[in-house]
Amino acid sequence: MSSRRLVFVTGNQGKLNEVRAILAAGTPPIEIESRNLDIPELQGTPQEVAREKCRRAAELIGSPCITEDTALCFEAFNGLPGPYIKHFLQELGQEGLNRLLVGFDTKEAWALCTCAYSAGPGTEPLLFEGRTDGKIVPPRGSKNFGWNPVFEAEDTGKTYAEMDMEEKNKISHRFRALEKLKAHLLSLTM
Ligand SMILES: O=c1[nH]c(=O)c2ncn([C@@H]3O[C@H](COP(=O)(O)OP(=O)(O)OP(=O)(O)O)[C@@H](O)[C@H]3O)c2[nH]1
Ligand SMILES: [Mg+2]
Repeated sequence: MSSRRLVFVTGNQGKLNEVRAILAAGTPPIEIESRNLDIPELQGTPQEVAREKCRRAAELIGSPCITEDTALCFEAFNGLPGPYIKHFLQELGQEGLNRLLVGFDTKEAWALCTCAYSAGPGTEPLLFEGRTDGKIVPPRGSKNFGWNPVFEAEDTGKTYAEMDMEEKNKISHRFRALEKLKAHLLSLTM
């Protein structure tokens, strides 16, 4: 890693706040410079969506960058809505996500962060995945970020929205993906 700075291309302030906090808290700290671009997203698996988003982002800004794609996957739906959760949430809301699962025995779900790193335009992005298991519940906690209030993380008894950012950042899908990214970046400097 040539410097301890990374460009994160995202249109999502909630993600930016968390990625910044997680990478600033690590050793060595990594500083995030953000580019607010909403990259059009291809359809496909979480990996395909993430890889293509990062490829396009690097081409648009003309330099190395990271992007991340977040999927919320329902066990009852074999992993869907997955990378399409943004549209499901926009159209149905948090209560609607609960209603989708009425009639299904399992409310189990997992949050999946696929962080992608591009070394620059024309290079193949590398993917780093982090997963946190849990279940979909009626909304609890503060309503300031996405589907946080309806995702109860396994073994915590709390929704993401009932945790402060520090607590969430210790167990979140995003933290787990960024740990792998960090290990990769550090290995490049050795
Ligand atoms: O409660 C939440 N806790 C999280 O930890 C979290 N991370 C993402 N999201 C939401 O899930 C969808 C992902 O879509 P997404 O990955 O395409 O993001 P995006 O389009 O908003 O930004 P980006 O693609 O420009 O980076 C969007 O609705 C995000 O708001 C979260 N909600
Ligand atoms: Mg997006």
